[in-house]
Amino acid sequence: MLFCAPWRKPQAESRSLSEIYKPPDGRLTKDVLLGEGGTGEVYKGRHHRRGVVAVKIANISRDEESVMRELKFLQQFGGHKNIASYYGAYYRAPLTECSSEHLEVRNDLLYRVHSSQSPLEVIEYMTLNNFYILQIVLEYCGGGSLHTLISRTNGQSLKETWIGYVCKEVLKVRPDLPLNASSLIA
Ligand SMILES: Nc1ncnc2c1ncn2[C@@H]1O[C@H](COP(=O)(O)OP(=O)(O)OP(=O)(O)O)[C@@H](O)[C@H]1O
Repeated sequence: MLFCAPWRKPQAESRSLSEIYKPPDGRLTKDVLLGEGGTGEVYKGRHHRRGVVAVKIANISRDEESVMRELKFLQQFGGHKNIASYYGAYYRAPLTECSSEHLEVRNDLLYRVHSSQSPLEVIEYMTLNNFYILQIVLEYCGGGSLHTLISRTNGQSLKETWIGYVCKEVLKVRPDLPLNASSLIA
């Protein structure tokens, strides 16, 4: 029997997204967890052409708007020397635990199954277009984050010259901001 999930999105909107992003099909592998941000977990990984990369796992069905905002930013500024390069994105359906349910893909359809029964009983299905994860592939920045740098000061703050350097470099990304940033970085 077919059910409609509460988070099901209109077909037209979702279809256009899955046309843009393709499944990784072995081109991307995930390794150790690097950290977690607002969009999701970030892993060190390997891309078939780029080599070592950072892979951000973003659940579109949880917060599509912020994922799309981040992608738009990366596409626009990923080429800047102070922003991790954006190498692309792949989509995949969650195959394991998700919202305490077991999900499985068969013939491009996503099924919800009773994991306690064998063989697995199919109780619900929906198209992949309505429920997927985006794997955002970025340049791997091995030097660590600003947070790591600050935590190494043992409760002290960064030196003023360092703070000045970081602010100057951040402002270089968007010199068009209404802070008159171009005069600050001169
Ligand atoms: N390109 C990268 N290379 C190496 N590590 C990364 C990379 N991007 C993110 N990380 C690691 O993953 C963590 C989470 O990153 P993410 O960009 O998701 O969130 P954030 O910038 O920390 O916070 P927010 O989501 O609120 O902007 C970072 O703190 C960092 O440790």
